[in-house]
Amino acid sequence: MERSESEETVHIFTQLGEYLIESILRGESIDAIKHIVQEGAPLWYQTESEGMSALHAAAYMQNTELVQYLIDEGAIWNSVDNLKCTAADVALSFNNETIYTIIRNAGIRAEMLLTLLSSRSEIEEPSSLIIRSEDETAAASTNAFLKSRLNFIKDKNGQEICVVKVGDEEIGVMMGWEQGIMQETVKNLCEDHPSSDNLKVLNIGFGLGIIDTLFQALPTRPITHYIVEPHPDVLQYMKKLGWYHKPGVKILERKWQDSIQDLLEVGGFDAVYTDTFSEDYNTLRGFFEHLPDLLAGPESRFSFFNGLGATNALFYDVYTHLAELHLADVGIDVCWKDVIVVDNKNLDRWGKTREYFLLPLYRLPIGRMSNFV
Ligand SMILES: C[S@@+](CC[C@H](N)C(=O)[O-])C[C@H]1O[C@@H](n2cnc3c(N)ncnc32)[C@H](O)[C@@H]1O
Repeated sequence: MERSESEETVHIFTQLGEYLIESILRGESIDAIKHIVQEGAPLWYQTESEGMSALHAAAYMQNTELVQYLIDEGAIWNSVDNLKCTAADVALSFNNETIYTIIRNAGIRAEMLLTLLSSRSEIEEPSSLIIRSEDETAAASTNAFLKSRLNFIKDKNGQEICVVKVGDEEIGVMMGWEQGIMQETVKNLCEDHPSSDNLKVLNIGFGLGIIDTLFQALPTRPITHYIVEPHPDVLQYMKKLGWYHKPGVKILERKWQDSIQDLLEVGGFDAVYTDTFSEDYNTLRGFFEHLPDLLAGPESRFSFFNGLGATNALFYDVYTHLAELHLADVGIDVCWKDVIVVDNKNLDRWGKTREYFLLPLYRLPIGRMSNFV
């Protein structure tokens, strides 16, 4: 049977793509590979059986020069094979830091460029890391999330969780296993703070109230403690727990985007933390821009829940670097502390909920205004 024109094009690309990958795996010379690419072999092509791209193959062969060449020619840094591994994961499996770093840096450059383009145009969802523009569920749309019912329950291990149902799946909005991360965050935000007897604290997103409870449990409780929380079920939960009557606590019952003018008027915060839900990196970056006007001065500290991309080591690394670069843009220097996430107590922390943090280490950011601002 004759092929249509488009079928013929697909056939040619498939053959060229397969030929390129086979040649890389056979260890052909870099000149031979360059020739195949110049003949039009598609770098985006992935084999049907394994989902392997030319970049995966080059990483597998640990050919640094070839990896660099393919990246320079526009190979897709974040394509995943059928086992959900990127070419950088392949490099990591060989402990090949050089190749891992080439691919990671390509990711950072691509994301920086997309963010820059989006700030100059109407593109709203620039990140290529997580495709969110098509996800209108409570997992990725604030509007849908704020209309969804939340459940505050204890799971079978006695872990407190706040969950939202998305289709047939349950997703943890906040889960008790994050207690250790929140503890380290409060310690690094508040311990040794020159104003520790007189702290003015801002927290965005109440969730289970873990971090707010820790702020309140400081040796001297904050003199002023703002909490921004828009979800009606969370606000109900806060009322039940008596948060509306705690001395110094002020609750803004709306999204941070709708509270920011009020918060900027208050200003002068010693510690600022943000941990929302269903918001993407670009939104977090939007919050970064307000920090110089929210923080009291060089001694003030900022942190955020660094959980984006945390199902894959490469994506997490790219987001972490991206955040550091964007915070530097607004005059905040970040230092990172590693917090061990998985210990014997929380090995079975997901139950039937979606697994959103799969890495053994949490990279805790602590930002301060650089002296030059
Ligand atoms: C992950 S939880 C916060 C957990 C909290 N750090 C703790 O220690 O329990 C996220 C919270 O952010 C709230 N939230 C979502 N979008 C928000 C927004 N745009 N502004 C403020 N809060 C938001 C959610 O309703 C939810 O209560």
